[in-house]
Amino acid sequence: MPTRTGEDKGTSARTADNAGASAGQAARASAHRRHAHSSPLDASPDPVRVSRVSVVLGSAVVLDDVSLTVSPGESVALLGSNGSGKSTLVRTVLGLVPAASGTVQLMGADVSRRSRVPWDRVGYVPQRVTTSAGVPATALEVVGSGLLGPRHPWRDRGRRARQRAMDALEVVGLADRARDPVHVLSGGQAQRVLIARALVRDPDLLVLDEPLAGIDRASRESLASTLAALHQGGLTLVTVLHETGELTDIIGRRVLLSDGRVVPGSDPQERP
Ligand SMILES: Nc1ncnc2c1ncn2[C@@H]1O[C@H](COP(=O)(O)OP(=O)(O)OP(=O)(O)O)[C@@H](O)[C@H]1O
Repeated sequence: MPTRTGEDKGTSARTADNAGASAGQAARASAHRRHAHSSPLDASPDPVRVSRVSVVLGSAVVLDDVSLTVSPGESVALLGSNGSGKSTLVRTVLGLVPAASGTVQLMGADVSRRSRVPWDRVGYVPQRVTTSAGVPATALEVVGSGLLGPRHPWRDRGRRARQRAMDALEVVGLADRARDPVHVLSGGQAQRVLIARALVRDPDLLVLDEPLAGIDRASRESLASTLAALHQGGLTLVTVLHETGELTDIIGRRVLLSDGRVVPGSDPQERP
């Protein structure tokens, strides 16, 4: 992680303010989101429905008969020790890892039928990857890359795409760093850029894999306020964590995994 400079720390303090100030913006974004995505046929399906899923990787059973339902507007933490299967579970939810048995529905669609899933309603912040020094992409470009995709490739080019990327950077308090290359940002700032990238399509569900890992306390607190504002605005959250830490106040439900299974009794809403 890059050494934090005095300037970084100043930015972080401003960012914390920005994150607090973004609550109204997040609420407005959410109202827009609900309006944009609702239709008479939209029965608000559960964002996540995992039913009796097992996953085998190599010769190992990594998930064993796991069920998990996340309702609209919930904030669920997936907890458990190293290797318990948390990342595999979210990757399975997102269709990145195939289930050997059981079913996975994302926003009401069978995730194994990828073209049916409304991907623009789902944001994903993977476990942190370090960008190698010298990557020339700016924060704005990284966030804007969240708009690329096979669907409607013509729709969000040019000025409108830039504006959407800027709006997402503003939500995470980094509009003033938009033109900085990502490799000069601190670890916490880089993490916020990845969150902005996941938010740029204005999703209903945000899946985060250890968003607080490896970043300092000020950045963790700032990230927590950003996520709290978004959650208050109606965003459903599924967050992989080792400890709830700064996110404790926005976690509505904890699900504990151990050896690829949900620990019996750990999830009050467990159902097959
Ligand atoms: N591609 C793979 N092939 C074989 N085994 C794998 C593969 N990916 C993950 N595993 C194994 O699956 C188990 C669960 O891994 P996973 O990354 O889901 O755990 P985790 O709970 O997210 O761990 P951590 O807290 O360390 O990130 C581990 O034992 C891991 O070694």
